[in-house]
Amino acid sequence: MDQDALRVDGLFLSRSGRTVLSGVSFALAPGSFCGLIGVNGSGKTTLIRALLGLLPADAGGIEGAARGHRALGYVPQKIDADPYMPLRARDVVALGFDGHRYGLPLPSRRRRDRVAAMLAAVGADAFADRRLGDLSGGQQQRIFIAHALVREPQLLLLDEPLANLDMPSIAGIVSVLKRIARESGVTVLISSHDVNPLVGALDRVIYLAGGGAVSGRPDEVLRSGVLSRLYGHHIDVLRVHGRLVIVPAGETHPIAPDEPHVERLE
Ligand SMILES: Nc1ncnc2c1ncn2[C@@H]1O[C@H](COP(=O)(O)OP(=O)(O)OP(=O)(O)O)[C@@H](O)[C@H]1O
Repeated sequence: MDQDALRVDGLFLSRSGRTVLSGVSFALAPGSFCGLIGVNGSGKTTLIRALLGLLPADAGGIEGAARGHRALGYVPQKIDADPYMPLRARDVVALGFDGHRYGLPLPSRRRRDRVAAMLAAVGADAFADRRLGDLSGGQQQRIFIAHALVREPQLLLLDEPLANLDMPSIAGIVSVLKRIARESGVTVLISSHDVNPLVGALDRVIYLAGGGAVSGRPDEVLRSGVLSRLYGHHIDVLRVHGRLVIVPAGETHPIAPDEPHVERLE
């Protein structure tokens, strides 16, 4: 059995004296495509920042690829690209090698080839020579993913990369990430408040709520019983016309669980 790409054991973390994560544990297999799912404020960004080593844990451990800085690729939640920045998309990817240094790096042949391979991997060949600021949100997101991958990380962390994208762009990004995980063996951890765009593609779900987490295959985790235990009160997981809806029972909601087109996932 392969070693885990990432293992988090009993992680506790507080911000400004308030506990955000309390006893979060999960493990990710190499080359798996994993979703970190939770509502706004459930602690997804906090957990990702802890994995990056940017926030110290109060207790618990993080082991695996996350230990080595170069082994991690990261796409932050919000990148405001200056529309007038005179950089081509291709240059932004090349900055992934050593963007922390001043001035543009001189690309060696090997680096140029690697940048070209990453642009192809994210499906960005057609717009690689356009200015970053002229690209759509979905095209920019592909460039930021290529940027994060260029140094060949073992673990790629993406914080809500699907927010503000339209449905075709979301589907495109999800299939790019799934392929990168499968073909390059990179473990991909993507956070999202909505499981629906991801659920069919994910190998694993880590669901955050109330400071805790459950993890497993999507069909194991996204169930009324499992999420009710995590939240500490009754939760309905409903499938409505193919979409999952996660709703606390008794909450005013337009979906009646006993309608014929509604399936409750026990
Ligand atoms: N610097 C901070 N100081 C105090 N509390 C914070 C700080 N950063 C985050 N928090 C709190 O920690 C909790 C988790 O926030 P976090 O940003 O990790 O959630 P999230 O799941 O990523 O949410 P979103 O989807 O809205 O980004 C929230 O209650 C938030 O208010």
